[in-house]
Amino acid sequence: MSNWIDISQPLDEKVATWPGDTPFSYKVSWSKEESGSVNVGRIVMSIHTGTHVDAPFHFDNEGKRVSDLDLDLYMGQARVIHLPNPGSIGVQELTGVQLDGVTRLLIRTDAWKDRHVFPQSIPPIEPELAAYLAGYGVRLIGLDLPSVDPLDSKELPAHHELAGYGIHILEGLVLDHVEPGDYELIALPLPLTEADGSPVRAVLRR
Ligand SMILES: Nc1ccccc1C(=O)C[C@H](N)C(=O)O
Ligand SMILES: [Zn+2]
Ligand SMILES: [Zn+2]
Repeated sequence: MSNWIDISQPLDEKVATWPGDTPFSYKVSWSKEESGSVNVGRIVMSIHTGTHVDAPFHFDNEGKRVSDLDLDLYMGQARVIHLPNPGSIGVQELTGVQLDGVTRLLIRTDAWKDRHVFPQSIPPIEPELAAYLAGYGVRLIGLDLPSVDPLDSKELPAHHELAGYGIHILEGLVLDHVEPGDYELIALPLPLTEADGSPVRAVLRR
């Protein structure tokens, strides 16, 4: 039996999409009957649907594209912590949480209750947290939420502050079934040369 825990959102027409963004669609565009040999599918989706990484180009025209991202960030030891339904996620919420030696930090908030409906509001990351996490050597932050900033934010202060401290962002994880602790993470972006982010298949192993 596989001991990998899937922490990715299934991608089908039920997946929640950022309001106004491209709905997810998978279609067989050329059926076995039509082609005489194979079913050939196509997907249409926003890069920010489901479980995905943000490349800095998402919020900074000069920022790195997906193909410039360091793959080491998305594979290796990760710590999962549980902060149930916080108002926001800042230094105060993390006091008492052991972060020594943590490179990849995944935060389970349980705040996105019905993943088939886009949330009305989410607990945002406080921008001040970026410097605090960087002080421990954190290089990747992952959340069970569709953004690290308030959903109506235009300035995206947490995205920018995290990027400024070299901390990369993984969004839309499913962590409801994951106990806090240390795991091996794999959440590789696709080799999308110019993109502002990428869907990932995120998995954990104890
Ligand atoms: N899909 C969108 C459509 C319109 C405006 C923003 C978005 C986002 O996804 C941004 C979000 N701040 C994000 O965390 O990636
Ligand atoms: Zn995103
Ligand atoms: Zn984002």
